[in-house]
Amino acid sequence: MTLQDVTTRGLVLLGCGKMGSAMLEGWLARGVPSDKVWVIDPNPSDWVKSTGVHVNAALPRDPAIVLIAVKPQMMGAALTSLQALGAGPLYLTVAAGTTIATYEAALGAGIRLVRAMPNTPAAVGRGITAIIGNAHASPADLDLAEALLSAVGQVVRLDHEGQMDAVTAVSGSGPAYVFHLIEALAAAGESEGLPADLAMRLARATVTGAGELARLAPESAAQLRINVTSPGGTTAAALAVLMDPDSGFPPLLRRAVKAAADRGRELGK
Ligand SMILES: NC(=O)C1=CN([C@@H]2O[C@H](COP(=O)(O)OP(=O)(O)OC[C@H]3O[C@@H](n4cnc5c(N)ncnc54)[C@H](OP(=O)(O)O)[C@@H]3O)[C@@H](O)[C@H]2O)C=CC1
Ligand SMILES: O=C(O)[C@@H]1CCC=N1
Repeated sequence: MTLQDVTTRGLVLLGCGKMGSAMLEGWLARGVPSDKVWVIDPNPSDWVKSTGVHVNAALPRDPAIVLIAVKPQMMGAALTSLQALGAGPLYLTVAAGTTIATYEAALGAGIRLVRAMPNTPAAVGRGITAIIGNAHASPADLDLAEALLSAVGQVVRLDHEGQMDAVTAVSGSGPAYVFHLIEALAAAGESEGLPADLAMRLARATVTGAGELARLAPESAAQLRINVTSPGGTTAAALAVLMDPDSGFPPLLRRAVKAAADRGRELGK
């Protein structure tokens, strides 16, 4: 199966909330025809309804791909609505926690399934998605999933499903940590006397500018940090706080990432 099959036979998107919409936005922007996409969602947004995709319409008989993007807590009911499709399509799921075994139990042990963990920068073509197939997913199925997901960013393949909760905690949830960094940096600027709108503008441009530099520059992140840090200067004073081994970023992020990974494992039970 190829990307051409997707645009001929169609793509079903089950659940079109924040993540489903981010991916759909990316695909439509990159030329996937809207009349080849079928969205099922109890409360489709005005944006989804405006895109020209089929919304809560009868499904195609033989879709190439079914993308599952509902919350893990809703998965039981959602999978029931897919049982009629049987082992025909390639299933691609982005749900956190939910294991391959759960889908096989609900949809049939013989299904072809790719479990993926994307992130919301997919909406602007800057996502990163990790994928792992089940035993029945062929190399061509993985290639197809990768081709589809590459339309909205980078794709990495995992060695085993056990890595997925850590991936979820780093890159799936990670954008939220960065957005919170923007919020916290702006709030700190306000505490130092800046007006709120100026502080937010500085924080947002700094994080996005640093992100773009990290993407384009050949240097490591550590070297880019050193480049900002004049000896005895202001950055060194701040980094003494942020790099404190007991109270700085490293132990804080370790705790945060562990909490996310633990929650993924809990959702998978
Ligand atoms: N948001 C993110 O950054 C990421 C999310 N994910 C995964 O993506 C999935 C969706 O997350 P997210 O988009 O944030 O959540 P949302 O709640 O925004 O989206 C889920 C959508 O599914 C709908 N829905 C609920 N039940 C059904 C059903 N039975 N059939 C079809 N649609 C249904 C919901 O409708 P209603 O709101 O009315 O219940 C909602 O619109 C989750 O499994 C999450 O783990 C993965 C990576 C990143
Ligand atoms: O918060 C969540 O559970 C989902 C998974 C990764 C990002 N959002």
